[in-house]
Amino acid sequence: MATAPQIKRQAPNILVTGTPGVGKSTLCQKLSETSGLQWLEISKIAKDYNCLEEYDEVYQCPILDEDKLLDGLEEVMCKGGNIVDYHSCEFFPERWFDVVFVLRTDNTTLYDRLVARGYTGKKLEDNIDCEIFQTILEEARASYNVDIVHELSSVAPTELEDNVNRICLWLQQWFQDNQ
Ligand SMILES: Nc1ncnc2c1ncn2[C@@H]1O[C@H](COP(=O)(O)OP(=O)(O)O)[C@@H](O)[C@H]1O
Repeated sequence: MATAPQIKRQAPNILVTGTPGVGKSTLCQKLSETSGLQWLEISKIAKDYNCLEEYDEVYQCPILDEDKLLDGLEEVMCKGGNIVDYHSCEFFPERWFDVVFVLRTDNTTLYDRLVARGYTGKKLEDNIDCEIFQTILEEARASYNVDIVHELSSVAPTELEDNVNRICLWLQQWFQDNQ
């Protein structure tokens, strides 16, 4: 039986994920400025689209209405040219992404960044555990073709530039391959 033809994207969609505090927003902002791709900060968009439900007292954050968010993003994701920034990745459709970058830090660095952000108690401990057990990396590997999932160290300021350059090289290659 014939399958519906896939509509080709004009530009790729990139997913940047990792534990809160690993440096996703910092990287995505710089990458967006350098590449011209649109930065979609999911936590902010969820607020703007009214996709936040009741408050989770234990984790001190609102619960995301995933279906509503995905419906709202479908059109823009089908067009392509987006950098999606979120601390989880399993609920996005696999077909949305051409490549997935998982940012990583060491635990001391992450601890200091999260304390500076005001995280304490269970929220702080759970996020440190999340990085120790490489939960988001495993989630990405389980949700996407492992060949498109890349781990990037995000500890030192010089790594920020290295990571932007590396992703820009990947982008160049994508445009060459998809002309
Ligand atoms: N490569 C890096 N080197 C040093 N500090 C960084 C780096 N990337 C991010 N940071 C710092 O870490 C903190 C958390 O970064 P942020 O981008 O907000 O993380 P996330 O979006 O993953 O929660 C910020 O203070 C930021 O300046």
